[in-house]
Amino acid sequence: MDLNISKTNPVLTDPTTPVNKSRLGSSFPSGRFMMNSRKKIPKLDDVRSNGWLDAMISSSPPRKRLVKDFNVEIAPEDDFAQRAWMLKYPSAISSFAHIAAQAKNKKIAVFLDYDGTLSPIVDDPDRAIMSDAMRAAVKDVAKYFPTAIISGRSRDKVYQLVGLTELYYAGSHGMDIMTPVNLNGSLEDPNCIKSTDQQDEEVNLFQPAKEFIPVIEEVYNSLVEITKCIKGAKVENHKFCASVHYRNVDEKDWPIVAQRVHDHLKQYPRLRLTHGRKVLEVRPVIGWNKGKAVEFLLESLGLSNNDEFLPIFIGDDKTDEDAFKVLREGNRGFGILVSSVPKESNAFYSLRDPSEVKKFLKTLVKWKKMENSTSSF
Ligand SMILES: O=P(O)(O)OC[C@H]1O[C@H](O[C@H]2O[C@H](CO)[C@@H](O)[C@H](O)[C@H]2O)[C@H](O)[C@@H](O)[C@@H]1O
Repeated sequence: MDLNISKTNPVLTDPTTPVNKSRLGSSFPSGRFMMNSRKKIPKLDDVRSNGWLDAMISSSPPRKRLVKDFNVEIAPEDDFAQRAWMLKYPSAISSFAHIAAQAKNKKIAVFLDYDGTLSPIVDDPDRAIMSDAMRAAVKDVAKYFPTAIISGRSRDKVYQLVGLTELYYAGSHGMDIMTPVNLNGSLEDPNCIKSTDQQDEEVNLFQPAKEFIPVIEEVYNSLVEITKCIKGAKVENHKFCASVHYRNVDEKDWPIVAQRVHDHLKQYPRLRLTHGRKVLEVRPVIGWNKGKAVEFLLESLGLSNNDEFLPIFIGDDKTDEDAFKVLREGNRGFGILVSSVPKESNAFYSLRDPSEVKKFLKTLVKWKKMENSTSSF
């Protein structure tokens, strides 16, 4: 079966991706994502010289000092930089009055990342458990605002971790979005299929990278193979993308992880690599990301009118920047970056960690309840 890459299909091009750009716009048979012709494989380069290792190192925030009494972490070398950063990205909790003013006469829609936002970052990705208190806070938010989780994990996995039926879920960095069937015309899109959810209800699935499922499976298996002798390395299959974790790999072996993954991926010109928090993410080269997923959800949930709705996206990672950017550039809402150390971002506000995310979500609900009670007089 040919995978036709047409100019009219917005998801089959990715102008932001420098890798293999020359091959975009061509058709290729599915199952032949691997390039065999040697002359087409780009010249091998070394991860040390192309900035890869720098990116891996910078994905680990600098060592932090724990201010015990307050249970907060401060980068020791740069408290001044921290304060300057907080002026640029003020706390969403301290700035709540400003946020409430922006939301006046509008309906807020809440978009949440999972790892590092709803659950703290831990060494073992299988143990990134959300607390019951956080679950209760998210459940409450969903009572008052349309709420969606957009995660890098597979949709099934993130649903299993969150376990709330009242939310919308998007997995694989937004490449797998589940919405109710009764929403405006999304089935007209060739990437949409009908399915059923965990409660056996009919749903729509929007899967713009579905042709990549076999190649992701293949790459996942080979990545497991080529990293199995590197102590601490872990590979996850998210169906439309895959992750190679190096959090538990000795730092001296990071170049080995980077070089092996990098070299292996050269055989797959339709796949690209991005960096997350001590993780390399293998993703299809398509013009789709968490920002596009936010736009898709706003459109399909009927929330796209800027005068009526104010979307808020809370996330901690580089992939969340795509969503922050869409909101900032569209002047339609804002991002909140979860970080305890200074980072440049397209978000407008910041929260230090998941416990502050929980506090912010509770504040949002409290404010909404107050608003409802005053407007009923
Ligand atoms: O978009 P997200 O929901 O934030 O998912 C991004 C990645 O999150 C997970 O990895 C990160 O969290 C792990 C658990 O705390 C941590 O061990 C790892 O170092 C982090 O990178 C998840 O395992 C990845 O597959 C996601 O892509």
